[in-house]
Amino acid sequence: MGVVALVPAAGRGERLGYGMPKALVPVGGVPLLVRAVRGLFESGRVGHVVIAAPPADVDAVHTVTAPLAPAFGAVRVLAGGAERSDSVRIALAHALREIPDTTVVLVHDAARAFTPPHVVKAVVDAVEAGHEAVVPVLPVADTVKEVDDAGVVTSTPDRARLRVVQTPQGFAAGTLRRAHESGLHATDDAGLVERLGVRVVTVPGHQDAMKITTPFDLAVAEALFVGEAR
Ligand SMILES: Nc1ccn([C@@H]2O[C@H](COP(=O)(O)OP(=O)(O)OP(=O)(O)O)[C@@H](O)[C@H]2O)c(=O)n1
Ligand SMILES: C[C@](O)(CO)[C@H](O)COP(=O)(O)O
Repeated sequence: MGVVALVPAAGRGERLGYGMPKALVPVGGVPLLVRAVRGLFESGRVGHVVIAAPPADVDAVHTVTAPLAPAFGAVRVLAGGAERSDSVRIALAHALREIPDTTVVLVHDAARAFTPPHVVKAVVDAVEAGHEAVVPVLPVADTVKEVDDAGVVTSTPDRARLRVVQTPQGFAAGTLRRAHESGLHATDDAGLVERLGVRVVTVPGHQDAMKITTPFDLAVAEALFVGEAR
């Protein structure tokens, strides 16, 4: 199987303010990162996971995630970089250098710890069907305004054409390599690929794939998932 998932997990979690790197914050006693990696493997479509971890926590992260790998795969843990994009670039370079036959690469935030495995599978299936770049999306529930530096509204985009973008984002391995070698900047990997002129297609995301960013998000996750009642 040539599917490798890169998991940027090296963020400090400043907006969460929990006093430890966000990836290690427990929900129901299980760290967010462990939940994210478990979901990737449970999709049945991921063989290897490469984690970009907080530099001080590489060994601890390896200890808790290595046992999650299937017999045919493995978890590798590296020190992440200063920005999310640096962490992805470090993990991608490792995957392309060290993991033979990497054909499909997913990039999945540790912070999207509750992403259902069927979303992971849908992204991989779409890349394997021939799409170079695939993102899971949700419709936008609120009206969105564009504003200028003074906070004055300059436009109201047509909501019907807007989508909220989640992870995992899936790519043909060579396409993601070109994107990260381009020197361009974007807030997600698909944004880089788009700037190369590559067509990015969408598949349905899921509300459970929300990014845990603030204390409110964590409270929602605890309410929804502790006890795994759903
Ligand atoms: N230098 C960084 C920054 C972020 N990430 C990862 O990128 C994902 C999305 O980032 P975000 O949710 O913004 O996490 P943080 O950067 O930790 O959040 P904050 O900005 O509040 O510190 C997370 O899984 C985070 O660990 C990373 O690997 N390396
Ligand atoms: C990749 C991402 O999760 C897609 O929505 C998002 O862009 C990450 O943003 P962050 O500001 O680095 O958390």
